[in-house]
Amino acid sequence: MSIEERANRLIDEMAIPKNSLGLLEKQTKKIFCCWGKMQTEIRPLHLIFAADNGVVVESVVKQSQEITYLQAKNMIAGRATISCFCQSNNIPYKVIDVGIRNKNSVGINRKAAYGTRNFLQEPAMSVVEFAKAFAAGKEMVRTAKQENYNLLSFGEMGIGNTTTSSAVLYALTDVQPEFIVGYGANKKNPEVIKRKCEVIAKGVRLHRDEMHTVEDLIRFVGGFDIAALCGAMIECRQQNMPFVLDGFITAVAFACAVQMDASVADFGIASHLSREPGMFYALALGGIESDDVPIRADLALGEGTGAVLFLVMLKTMMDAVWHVAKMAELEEQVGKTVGEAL
Ligand SMILES: O=C(O)c1ccc[n+]([C@@H]2O[C@H](COP(=O)([O-])O)[C@@H](O)[C@H]2O)c1
Ligand SMILES: Cc1cc2nc[nH]c2cc1C
Repeated sequence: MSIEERANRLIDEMAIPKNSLGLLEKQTKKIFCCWGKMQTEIRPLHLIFAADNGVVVESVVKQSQEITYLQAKNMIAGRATISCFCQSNNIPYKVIDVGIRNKNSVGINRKAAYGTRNFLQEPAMSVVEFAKAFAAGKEMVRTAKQENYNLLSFGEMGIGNTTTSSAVLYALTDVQPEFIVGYGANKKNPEVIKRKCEVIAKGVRLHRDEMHTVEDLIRFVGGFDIAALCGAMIECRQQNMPFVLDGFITAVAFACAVQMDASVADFGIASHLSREPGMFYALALGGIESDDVPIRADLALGEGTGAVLFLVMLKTMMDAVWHVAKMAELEEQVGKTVGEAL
């Protein structure tokens, strides 16, 4: 029997009305297929890639760039939302510094540089810097596999990264920035949207003739976090490791990874529909329909918060799949409890 048949049988035999656990059933079957074997438990690890973005000097965000460093430190100290979400649910996590603009590193040091350059002036990163961040993502997944984790979730931290993600998505799809750009970490302010759209349109126009591959798009107008996430997702495919996406930035990285290797699409699981308007397009490019997105909670924090929430649901579901009685047993008992009925 194929793994798909075994997964279908296990879940379809549960003592529940047919398909009443909806998306949880669908995604659990997907996880078994990614593993290529039946396993009885989810052993999750959450990975957060943190980096700074040179384009912040163009007033695309009101928050200070320093928050990337400070918030990454909060994550390590257990005082960021993501650390609380992980700790409440006994989910281990790692912070990987792939380019925070500070002489100190936070968490695992894989700095490709001290932040990217401003893409309105020059390419955001060099070929070598891209390769470093991409390789760091891949390395973290290989290590996770060696450490016996079997489901990953991804998050990021980087002031300015909704601008870089929107720029990559615009360059990838030609969907106009006005349809993609959101407030990011800013308060609702139409001026910010206008400025972000101008910067993205100008940046992509400036580099358009030199951007030929998906790698080029990330290199010219993206960020180290996107490069690392993209590398990590590609490695997940190599390692038979399913992964849970978070918000807009991880969805753009996923869209890039799927363009590089179409089979990566089979390994990504959506968690929530970010408030950023581009989320819908990024997921669509990765082959994910909005009906396959379980959480709609108006989240726009990042860090992997939505991903970890869905991870908890998947872990819970996996326990149920293996422990719930079988429908056949239930049916066999029907009629035998007549004497006990009131
Ligand atoms: O994940 C999302 O969909 C998301 C949406 C809005 C903001 N964020 C987070 O906020 C930061 C980026 O916002 P901004 O305005 O600085 O581009 C970055 O640290 C992200 O983790 C994340
Ligand atoms: C406080 C703060 C926390 C964040 N977490 C992810 N992005 C963030 C942006 C800000 C500004």
